[in-house]
Amino acid sequence: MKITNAKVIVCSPGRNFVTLKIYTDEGLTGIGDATLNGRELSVASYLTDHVIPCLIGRDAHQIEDIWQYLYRGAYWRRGPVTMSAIAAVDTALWDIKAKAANMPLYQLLGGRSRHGVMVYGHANGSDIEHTVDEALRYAEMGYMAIRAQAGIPGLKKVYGVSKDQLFYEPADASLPSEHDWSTEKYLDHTPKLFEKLRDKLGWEHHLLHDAHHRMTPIEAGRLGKALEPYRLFWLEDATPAENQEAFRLIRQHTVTPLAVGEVFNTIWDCKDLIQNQLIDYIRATVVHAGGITHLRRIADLAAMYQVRTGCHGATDLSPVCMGAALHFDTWVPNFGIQEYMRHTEETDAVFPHDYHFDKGFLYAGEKPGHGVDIDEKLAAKYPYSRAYLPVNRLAHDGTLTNW
Ligand SMILES: O=C(O)C(=O)C[C@H](O)[C@H](O)CO
Ligand SMILES: [Mg+2]
Repeated sequence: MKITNAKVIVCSPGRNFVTLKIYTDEGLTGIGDATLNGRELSVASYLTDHVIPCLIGRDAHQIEDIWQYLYRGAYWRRGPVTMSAIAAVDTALWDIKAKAANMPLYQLLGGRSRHGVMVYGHANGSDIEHTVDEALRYAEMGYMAIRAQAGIPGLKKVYGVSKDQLFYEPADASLPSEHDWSTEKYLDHTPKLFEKLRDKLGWEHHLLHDAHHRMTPIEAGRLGKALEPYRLFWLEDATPAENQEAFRLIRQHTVTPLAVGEVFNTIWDCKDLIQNQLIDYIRATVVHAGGITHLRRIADLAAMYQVRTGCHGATDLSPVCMGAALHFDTWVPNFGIQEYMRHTEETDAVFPHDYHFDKGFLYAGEKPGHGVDIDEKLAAKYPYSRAYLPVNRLAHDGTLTNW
């Protein structure tokens, strides 16, 4: 089956998405997500200008060979732009292969390992009370696992605190908006949030928290220790992971489980973390980590060290990525949890899909392929609109810090 054409579709139904569509001489098509939040057009160009010309005429079934061709062939390996572009090709080709086999994608990966995919939702509040109310609402909706983030007194804008009820959209302006930050205030406030959550919610639900790369390792150790009484499912992105060794220090101080990896692109970003058992959950996902083909390698390495998966699933990962991730999650033996930040109705209409939510689980559909399509006519009504992620400055002196 030959690849005859491929094109990139950039649209903005509420937020920007980049989608690759591949055509074959047998009439089958497949799509892959290539969205890189705040840097969308770089991946669109990488695909259009540098990848698509190399795809035409290749055998669509040779997914592994095409992956290696694009990874090794570029010479310039890794990085979010390259790996998101490769991921889009890989996802579209798995979609085509599964359609050709007339099977849902999870069947091709090795079949079903569980009845559904446990997901966590996002309870975001301007203060502790508001977050607790939101968490109770998520419990009411049937979620078994809830991520909790709260505004911090004295700080104007904090990661994870949203104006919307079900959506959180950090890419909020045509130039980066500025947030302020104080680790001292955060470290004082966060344990109080989880104390209140356990008090009001009880102990049946999993609780998660995202520190969004803001602490030093020793500060993260202190927070992990302070949160131990509230039995978190995980503390995410406690410290930046460019230096993978940094996690050793956190581990020496706390038994709160650690998750990291939404910004990882390859197995090399998490190799030391996994092999030294410095983390408990790996958060890499389809679109930013080289597609199903590469994510599977990461998961297999992780399985050897009892590290489980917890794929990133924020709104900037399109329903195409979510669909593919759910097939992956349905199969992967060392599954942990899947993030589920709901998309807006506009987004869902542009990307018709057959996955659905029921009582705390998402279920991949049974349609051949990954089960997600793009309505191109509707997509054309939402042109690209430049949007950046925020930057973050220390509240006391304005130093640029991690967002
Ligand atoms: O979903 C999460 O855990 C995030 O941290 C969301 C990220 O900030 C978002 O995907 C950045 O584009
Ligand atoms: Mg995160």
